[in-house]
Amino acid sequence: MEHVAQHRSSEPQTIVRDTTTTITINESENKNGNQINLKIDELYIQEKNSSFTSSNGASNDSVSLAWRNLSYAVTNPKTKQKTNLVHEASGVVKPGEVMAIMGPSGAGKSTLLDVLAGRKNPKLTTGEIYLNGKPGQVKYVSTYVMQEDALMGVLTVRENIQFAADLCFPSSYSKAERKARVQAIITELGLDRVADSKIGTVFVRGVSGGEKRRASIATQVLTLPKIIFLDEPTSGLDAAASYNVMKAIVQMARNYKLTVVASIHQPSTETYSLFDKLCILGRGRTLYMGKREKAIDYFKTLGHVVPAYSNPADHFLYLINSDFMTDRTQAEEHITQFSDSFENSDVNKLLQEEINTLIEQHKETGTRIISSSTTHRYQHSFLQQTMILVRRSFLNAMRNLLVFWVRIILYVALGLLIGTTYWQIGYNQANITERLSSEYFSVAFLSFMSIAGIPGFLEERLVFQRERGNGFYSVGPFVLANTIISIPFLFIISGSFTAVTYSAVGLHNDGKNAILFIVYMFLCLNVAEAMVCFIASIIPIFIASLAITAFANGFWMVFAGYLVRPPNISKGWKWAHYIDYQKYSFETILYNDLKGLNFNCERLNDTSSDRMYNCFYGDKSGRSATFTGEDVLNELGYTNIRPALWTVILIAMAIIYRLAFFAVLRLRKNHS
Ligand SMILES: Nc1ncnc2c1ncn2[C@@H]1O[C@H](COP(=O)(O)OP(=O)(O)OP(=O)(O)O)[C@@H](O)[C@H]1O
Repeated sequence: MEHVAQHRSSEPQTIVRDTTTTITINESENKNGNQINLKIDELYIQEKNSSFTSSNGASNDSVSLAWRNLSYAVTNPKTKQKTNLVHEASGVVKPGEVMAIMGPSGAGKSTLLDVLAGRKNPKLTTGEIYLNGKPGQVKYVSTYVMQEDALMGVLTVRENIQFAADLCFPSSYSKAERKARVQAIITELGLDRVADSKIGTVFVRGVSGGEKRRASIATQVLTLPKIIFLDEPTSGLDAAASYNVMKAIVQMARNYKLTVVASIHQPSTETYSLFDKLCILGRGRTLYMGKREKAIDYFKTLGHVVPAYSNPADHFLYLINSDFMTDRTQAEEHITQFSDSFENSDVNKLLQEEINTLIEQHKETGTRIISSSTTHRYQHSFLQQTMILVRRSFLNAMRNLLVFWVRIILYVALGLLIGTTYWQIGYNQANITERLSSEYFSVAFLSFMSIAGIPGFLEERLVFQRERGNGFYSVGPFVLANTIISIPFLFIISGSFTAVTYSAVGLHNDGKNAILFIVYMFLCLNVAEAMVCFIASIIPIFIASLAITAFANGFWMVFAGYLVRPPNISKGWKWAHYIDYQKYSFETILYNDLKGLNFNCERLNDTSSDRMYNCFYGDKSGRSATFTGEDVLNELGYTNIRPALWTVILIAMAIIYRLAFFAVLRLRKNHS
C-alpha cells in the first residue's frame, strides 16, 4: 500500500493510494489553494508522520489493553458490607480487535467498561491495567462512547460531525482539511446517503435509529483514539441496525488498528459473529474471557453444547442467568461454578500467559502512556472554543422550533392576550388596578414561559456532556456561549412582546419609556433564563426540571409585590421579596410607566359640597382633578424604587445564576 501524504505543505500535493474511495474537496475550500483527495487512513498516516496528537494528547501508535486481577468494590453504607461489582477480572484486547462484554442485566458489564476506561473511582478499584504492557492512563488514549445519542436534532448528520471536528482538531487544520476528515468518517461509517439529512426532532422526522447511532459514534471517534469504549452501542436498535453499527465499528478497528471494547446486552447471531473476543460476566465474575470462536468449545468442555441453529450469545446468557433462581445461595453457587471452572481452565491459563508475555515484551522497550501534566490541553483557545459553540448554538436556535420560533410565537400570543385584555386602559383612576395588572402579568407570564427553553437546553447539555468528556472544550466556553446566544434572542422576545402589548394597553406614551420597557423585560427574562439553566443543570431530567422551575417561578410571582403589596408581606417572607428578580423587574416597569403621568379623578356632581372630585390617590381634598403616577406608587407602598440600582441588581442576579450554573457543571465534571 502506498501512501503519500504531504498536504500540509505549501506545495501542490498529490495523494496516491490503492483504495477505491477518495474524497474531493473543492479547490476553493482549501486555504492553500490546493486540491485535497483524502481518505480517513490517509489523514491518519499524515497525522502520524506529523506527530499528530489526538484531542486527548496521545500519539497515534496502536495500543493494546490488558488488565489483571481487576476488582471494583462498593461498600453498603448501612451494613458496611463490601460487594465486588467486578471480581478479579483479567483480559487482553489487541489493536484491531473488538471485544464484547456480555452478560445478563446487572452482571457488571457497564462497571467493567467504566473501570477499564478510568471512569470509576480509583479508590474503589484494585488490580492492574496495562497499555502496551505497561501500567498507563487509559483516558489519554481512549474515547468513551455513551449509550445515549448526543446530537443536535435540527442539524444534519454532516453538520453535527463538522462541529465536532471544528472543536476537536487544532486550528492548524484548514477548513478544507477538517471537511475532508468529516467526509471520510461519514463514508467510513456508511452515512453518505443521509449525510445531509437532519438527525430529527419531535417535529422533524430524521434519520433512522441506526444511522443516528452511527452519526453519534462518528462525532466521538473523529480523532481516531487508539482505544474506543462503547457502552451498549446497539441498545434500542433492531437486529439489522445493530449489525450495521457493529460492522462499521469493526471495520474501523481493523483499518486503523484500534482497540475496541463494547458492552453488549443481547447480540443477534450476525452481530455476535463480528466480535473477536468475548468477556462473559455473571454477578461481576468472569465466566469466559477469550476468543469468540473458542467460546463454543469451551462451554462444550463444561458439558453445555450450543444447540444447532441457535444463537450462541443467547445460549450463553441463558446458561449463566441466575436471576430467576429464588434461592440466593443456589444462584450464587450457579455463578461460582462457572467462574471456578473458568479460573481453572486452559483458556484462562493461556490468557494469563498472554498477559505475562505482553508485560515481559514491553519491559525493556516502549514508553509508558501517562500524561506528563495534570492539566488538559485543548485544541483551541478559550475564545475560539466559545466562538465555535456560539456558531453552533445560533444555528441550532434558528432552526429549532422549540428553542426559538415556538417561544417567539408564544410570547407574541401572550402579548396579544395582555394587549387585548387591557386594551387602551386610559388615564382614569378606575383603571389603575388594570394598569398595574397588565404590568405584573407581563413580568410574571413571560418569566414563567422561560420553562419552554428547558427541552432545548437539555439537548445541548447532553451534547456538552459528551464533548466535555472527550476533552473538546471546557465548561467556561459552554456557559459563556450559552449566555452570549441568549442575549439577542431575549432582546427579540422582549421587543416583539413590547411591539404587540405596549401601545395596545396604552402604557406611558413616549418612545424612551417604550425602549426602557423592552430593556426591563429583557433584564427580567435574562434572569429567568439563567435560572432555568441553573435548575436544569442540577436536575437534567425534563419533567423534574420543568416542575421545579414552574415552582420557583410561582414562588417568585407570589413575592413580586403585586399579589401582596410590599408593606403587607409578612415579616417572615420579606427575605423572599428582596431576592425576587420579579420584584425588581415589576417595580422598574411600574416606575417607568407611572412616573410623569397624570390621572383623572372622578368628577362629583354634588353642588351642595365644595368637594368637586373624588380622588383615590394624591390630594383627597376634593379640589384637585388629577393625581400623579408618583402618588400611586407612594400610596401603594412602592416607595424607594431606584431604577438604576434595580437594573444593577437584575444584572447581578443573572450573573450569579450563570456562575452557579457554571459551578454545577464544574462540580459534576469533577465528580464524574
Ligand atoms: N455504585 C453502586 N453501588 C452499589 N451497587 C451498584 C453500584 N453501581 C452498580 N451497582 C450494581 O452493580 C451491578 C452491576 O451493574 P452494571 O450497571 O455494571 O450492570 P450491567 O451488566 O451493565 O447491567 P445492565 O445490562 O442492566 O445495564 C448491578 O446489580 C447494580 O445494581
